[in-house]
Amino acid sequence: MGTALLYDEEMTKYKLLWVDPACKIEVPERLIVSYEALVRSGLSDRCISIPAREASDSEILLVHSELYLEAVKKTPYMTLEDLKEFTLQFGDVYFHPNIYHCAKLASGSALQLVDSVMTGKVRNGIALVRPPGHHSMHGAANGFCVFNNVAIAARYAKQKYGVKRVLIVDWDIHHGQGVQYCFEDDPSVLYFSWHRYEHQNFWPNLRESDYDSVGKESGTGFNINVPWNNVGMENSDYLSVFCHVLLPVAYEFCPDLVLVCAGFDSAIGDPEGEMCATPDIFAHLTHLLMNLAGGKLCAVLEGGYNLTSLAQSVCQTVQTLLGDPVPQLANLRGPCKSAIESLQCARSAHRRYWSFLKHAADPPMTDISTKHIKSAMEEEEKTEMAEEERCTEGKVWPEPPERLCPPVCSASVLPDDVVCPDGLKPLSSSKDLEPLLVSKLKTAAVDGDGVTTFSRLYTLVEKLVANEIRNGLVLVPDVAAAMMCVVQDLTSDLVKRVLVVCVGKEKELDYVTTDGKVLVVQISSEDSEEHRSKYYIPVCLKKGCSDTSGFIQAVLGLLLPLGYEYNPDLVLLVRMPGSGVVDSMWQQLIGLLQGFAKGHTLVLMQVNEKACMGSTASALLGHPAPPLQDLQTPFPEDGDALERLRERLQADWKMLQTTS
Ligand SMILES: CC(O)(O)NCCCCN
Ligand SMILES: [Zn+2]
Repeated sequence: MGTALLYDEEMTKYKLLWVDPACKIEVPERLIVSYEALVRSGLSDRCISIPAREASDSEILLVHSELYLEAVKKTPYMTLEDLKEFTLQFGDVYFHPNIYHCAKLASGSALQLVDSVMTGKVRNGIALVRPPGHHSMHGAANGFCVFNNVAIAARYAKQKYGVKRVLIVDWDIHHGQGVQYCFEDDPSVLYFSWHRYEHQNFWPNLRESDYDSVGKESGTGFNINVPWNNVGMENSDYLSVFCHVLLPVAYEFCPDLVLVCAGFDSAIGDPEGEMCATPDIFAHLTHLLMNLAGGKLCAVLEGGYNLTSLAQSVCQTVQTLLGDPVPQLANLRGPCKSAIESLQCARSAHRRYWSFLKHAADPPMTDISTKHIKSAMEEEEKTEMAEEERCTEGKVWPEPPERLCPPVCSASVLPDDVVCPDGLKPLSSSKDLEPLLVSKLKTAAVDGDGVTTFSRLYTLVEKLVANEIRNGLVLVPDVAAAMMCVVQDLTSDLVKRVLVVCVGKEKELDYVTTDGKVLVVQISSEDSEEHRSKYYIPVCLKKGCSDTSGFIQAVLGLLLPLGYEYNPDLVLLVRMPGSGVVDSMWQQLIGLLQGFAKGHTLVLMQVNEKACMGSTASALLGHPAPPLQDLQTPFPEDGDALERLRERLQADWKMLQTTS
């Protein structure tokens, strides 16, 4: 299934008609440069174009009051003076004779997107709209927003399609207070937002934007705020919050639909955000959400005011929605101190509501939520941090790397008598191995056809590294031997870093590097004290890999942060026989691991597990993994052990930090 793209140039036909410094950045060119970048890059042609439409009164009234709607209805007939007058009652927003029409198109576009996804016409999609929506409230326009496009879409999805749980992820750099107010008492809509806050000193300066606003009444726990109290946040900070706050809760919530308030003012160069995350971060943020809700994801444009980073960020998002490989993120140095404090506060505020956060640490000693700190700190900071260090609009950043789709998506190396699953391309050629290696294999008691398998395995690794193939599946007689072979011999000169993810344990891995060429993360039911080195990380699950709750927690809170920091060139996913891993979990794991090494994942399985080849192939081909149904509360021992493991390893692996 494809990716929907909604865009209508009519939404460029309104602008600020008077002087207002707060609003001058919200210009029609925002939409034009975004759409033109998609056209120029060829991405728009690969999308399914869906027409915009006007939202009806009843749809707008799902969120807004009749009084407000009736008032806005009058604006097309107002004089310039009336428009100015009308605007004065709201904050940081402007009206225009055509903005009511555009606001209906913006909301209607979001609804068209929901229809396309919910009816299965497309898998996911994006609506490029203005005016944005997430600040507008029941009876008021605010922050360039007139109707709350995403809030209306959430209510609409529930009403029309009986959607039970909607996850709204707001990665715009401003707090979407309009969305928060709409759903704070509603347990069927989980709202997550990060936003520039600076201890309530940044617009909209609301006390309720802080991390301790967790929702109310039956919606308690279903509102998650992560305040950024400093500018200059980087890719590490964003990924840490996804891995340690949003994703654990999102997987436990198990949404039927994901809506994204896709604001790109959180990207580097934006005058509002003053952050330093690069546009390719949105490739990863999108990717990390794409295995939720069976891939049903609707992104709706909110903010984004640096026309260069906006256009690049939109392209990165769309390219991931289309299923292209995600770019490698280099030198992630782990979250900064301020981000860790915010992360820790959000986790501790929610640990009583989400079993996946149950073992989160107490909040940091310094209560970071009060204003007075800011003024004191600001004085000291102003002196310390020289002007040019701050991420100002003058900041420059490299163009995002090209994300080339290999000619072959998924290749397979199977014994001759095994039927190749649909979609996989059997690897034909196999180059002869060096005689030295053949003799080595022979000594390893690998029989004749084993050598053939290994030579084809070698060819497969070569093609992965050459980006001729995206990923591959190999069935071998002895998966442990094959793993050793790949790790020791096949990759020595082909790749710099190999991430080995070992699911289940048949025996001790007797091969661990200390030079960092290989990072092994083994998830199994047994603990192993020895080998405790930076590059061999055994994760012990009390009930083993069949415990999906423990497994997904280890993946999100440990494997993902480690993988991002390690930044491998190849991922080797080894399924030990008898691991007991559940199929949906196995597919989720393959899906998530595609975020590393440009998607170069090599799956090694034993021939006697060929029954799971179908689901493995499906995940390798990029089909969304099935949701992890009714996750149990993870075993306390496992949650505890994971926290302890993180604490022990965070000295070596900064991305594991969750406490200051
Ligand atoms: C959509 C949005 O979140 O980017 N609007 C920002 C309004 C800022 C007003 N000072
Ligand atoms: Zn914004």
